[in-house]
Amino acid sequence: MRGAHAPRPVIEVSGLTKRFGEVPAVSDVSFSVKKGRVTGFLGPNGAGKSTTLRMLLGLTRPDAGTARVDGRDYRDLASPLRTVGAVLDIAGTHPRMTARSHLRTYCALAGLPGHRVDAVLTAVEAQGFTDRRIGTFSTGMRQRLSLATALLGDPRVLVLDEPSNGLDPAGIAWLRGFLRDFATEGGAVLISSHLLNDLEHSIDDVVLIERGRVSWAGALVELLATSSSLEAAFLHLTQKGAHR
Ligand SMILES: Nc1ncnc2c1ncn2[C@@H]1O[C@H](COP(=O)(O)OP(=O)(O)OP(=O)(O)O)[C@@H](O)[C@H]1O
Repeated sequence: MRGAHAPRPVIEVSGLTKRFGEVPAVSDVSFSVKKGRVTGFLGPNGAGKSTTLRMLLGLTRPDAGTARVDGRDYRDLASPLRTVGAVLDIAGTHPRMTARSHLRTYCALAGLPGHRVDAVLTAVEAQGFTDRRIGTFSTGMRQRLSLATALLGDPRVLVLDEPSNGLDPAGIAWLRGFLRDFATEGGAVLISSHLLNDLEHSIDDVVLIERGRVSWAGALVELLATSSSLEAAFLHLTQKGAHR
């Protein structure tokens, strides 16, 4: 829905820019993420996805531009963990802890209610490995634990950096269903990946990023109207050097 009565996007990124020395990692990036939608943030390795997400989450300071959730910088949110759940590559977990003890500790440190631990273990269907040590986990179990941690604050927004990395087809299918349900219940999801076709069946909107710049943003159906697949669309846009 567009126009004067369109609801404000949950995430609004505007003119975001970051250089690391000579490397222009993110250049004037703008896009939005809407409630009830899963938005794929897609581009090849080194395109600037993680840097953008880190700026959105207040972990890296932008040189210019803004990244807002519910109209505020992440650092200015009244209850950031209850607003945004994030799964980044940096999830620090102790290998000797169990999934349950990790979640209990995180809850206590973050001041979140302890009853959320069972709720998130159920939500990510982790009942089978709840009391196993994290050091023995497969990639899929680790990813589910990261997602469970992000859900502890019962947020309405999820930001996931490459969550399908290392997941087998069953794990990817499960994640797809989980994100779909989260969005259907009114949540907003921003999910990054360098594997363009992995997400083709999981997302509603697409933001394509390449060499730090957004090359296309809009509804997936619009993009696929002119291409046979997300990958084909991306290659076509890359060759054309199209911007929108
Ligand atoms: N802390 C840093 N110091 C220097 N350069 C950095 C730093 N972080 C990222 N870069 C560079 O910025 C560019 C964008 O990196 P970024 O990690 O954001 O890309 P990405 O799209 O997330 O890639 P990938 O899919 O491989 O995770 C790359 O050239 C990267 O080498």
